[in-house]
Amino acid sequence: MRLDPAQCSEDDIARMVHAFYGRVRQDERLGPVFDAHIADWSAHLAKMVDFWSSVLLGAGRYSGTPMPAHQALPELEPELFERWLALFQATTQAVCQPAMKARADQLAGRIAQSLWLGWQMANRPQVLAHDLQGAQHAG
Ligand code: HEM
Repeated sequence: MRLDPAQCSEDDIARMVHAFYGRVRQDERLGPVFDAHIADWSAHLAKMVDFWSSVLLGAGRYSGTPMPAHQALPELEPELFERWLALFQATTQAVCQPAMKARADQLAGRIAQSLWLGWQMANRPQVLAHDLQGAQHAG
């Protein structure tokens, strides 16, 4: 489902992205992770506006590859994703209309799950293999 511009404009997306990364940078756990990997914040923010415009409005300006970018971050762990999502949801609550908030939160949750699974496949394949065996034994 794509939002229409009355529910979510390019300006709304820019406001959401800038507000979110403002919070991220001040967070004691997430801030240092981003600062260790991002040299040019204005380029990162422009890329993230393009990303969210593509997924919320179908704007099609983003052509990056989030999975390898996150698989290469050694620090990732479930608590960081939970913190990321909590900050994201607090941001959308503060700055987005309800339809935009609902869709953005849903997409963020799905993408976070997929990035975490992909991270484990790249960095902890033995743990995943163990989980699968357990699932088989459990029928
Ligand atoms: C623990 C949670 C997360 C952390 C610590 C994190 C951190 C980062 C960092 C450091 C980068 C820059 C990588 C680089 O340029 O080398 C990045 C890029 C990016 N992140 Fe995340 N991220 C998280 C979750 C998410 C989620 C849930 C989404 C989507 C909803 C997302 C979307 C993106 C996108 C689209 C890029 C740009 C990738 C590219 O095309 O270069 N991230 N992230």
